[in-house]
Amino acid sequence: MLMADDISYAVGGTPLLSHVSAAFPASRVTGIIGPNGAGKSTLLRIAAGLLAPGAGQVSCMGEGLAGMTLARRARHLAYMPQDMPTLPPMPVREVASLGRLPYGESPAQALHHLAVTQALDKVGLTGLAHRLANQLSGGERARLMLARALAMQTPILLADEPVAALDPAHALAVMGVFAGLAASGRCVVVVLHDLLLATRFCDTLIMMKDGHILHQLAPAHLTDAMVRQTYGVTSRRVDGAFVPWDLCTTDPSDQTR
Ligand SMILES: Nc1ncnc2c1ncn2[C@@H]1O[C@H](COP(=O)(O)OP(=O)(O)OP(=O)(O)O)[C@@H](O)[C@H]1O
Repeated sequence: MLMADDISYAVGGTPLLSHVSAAFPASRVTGIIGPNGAGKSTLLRIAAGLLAPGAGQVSCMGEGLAGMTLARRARHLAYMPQDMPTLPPMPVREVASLGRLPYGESPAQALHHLAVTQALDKVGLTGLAHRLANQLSGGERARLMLARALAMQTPILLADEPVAALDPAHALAVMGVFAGLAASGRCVVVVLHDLLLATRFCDTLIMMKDGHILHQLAPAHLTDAMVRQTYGVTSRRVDGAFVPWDLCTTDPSDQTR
């Protein structure tokens, strides 16, 4: 669905990504994981067409992303940024309805579109639809940005740390939404720091470090050695999901360390 082919990207002579190739298929949730500064957001922004790679190319459903008009790109691909923009004093529903504008809908049409209702429902914001967006809490704002992206109903959704500000219940719900989108044939790519959610909900993991991809694999094939190599922490598999074990125990004699 979305392919990054031999991407390199540098700023001021400093390479941020070096020869990165990745395939993001339909019907899958692909998780991009790795330590701070690994290049995850840079890769996602290049995959979204927001940054032009220094070398390599991105193709979107068989078409070069660089050659697509902005409007066409916006009908194929939705992007949720890591940094929350300052939201205007506009009702929540109106902000979410901005996701419909790539379809050429007038703001009034967009506001009443079913996709907006469904998107707000998916992120649990139906009850806050008439509140002003600038009054929302951090987690609520993150869910609104996700609702705006969901309202676009694109075949591809790219989300940069969408659950970082969410409480456990909403994080679980949002990961469930991603799984549902993939089950309906969509391509979902999500940057995550939560190893537990990544290994539980993603179909494929891309592990990055220092601007390189170290591993691309199914969570079932992730090993403690890979986690240690990538993050420098000990981990443990619990019911199929990986938990950074150094966060769970202070006992230096713990046999699992
Ligand atoms: N415009 C820029 N100029 C200089 N360095 C940059 C620029 N943008 C990103 N970087 C650096 O590139 C590296 C990768 O950044 P990126 O945001 O892709 O990391 P990340 O893996 O998403 O990290 P995090 O988990 O902290 O969000 C970082 O070391 C960052 O400081």
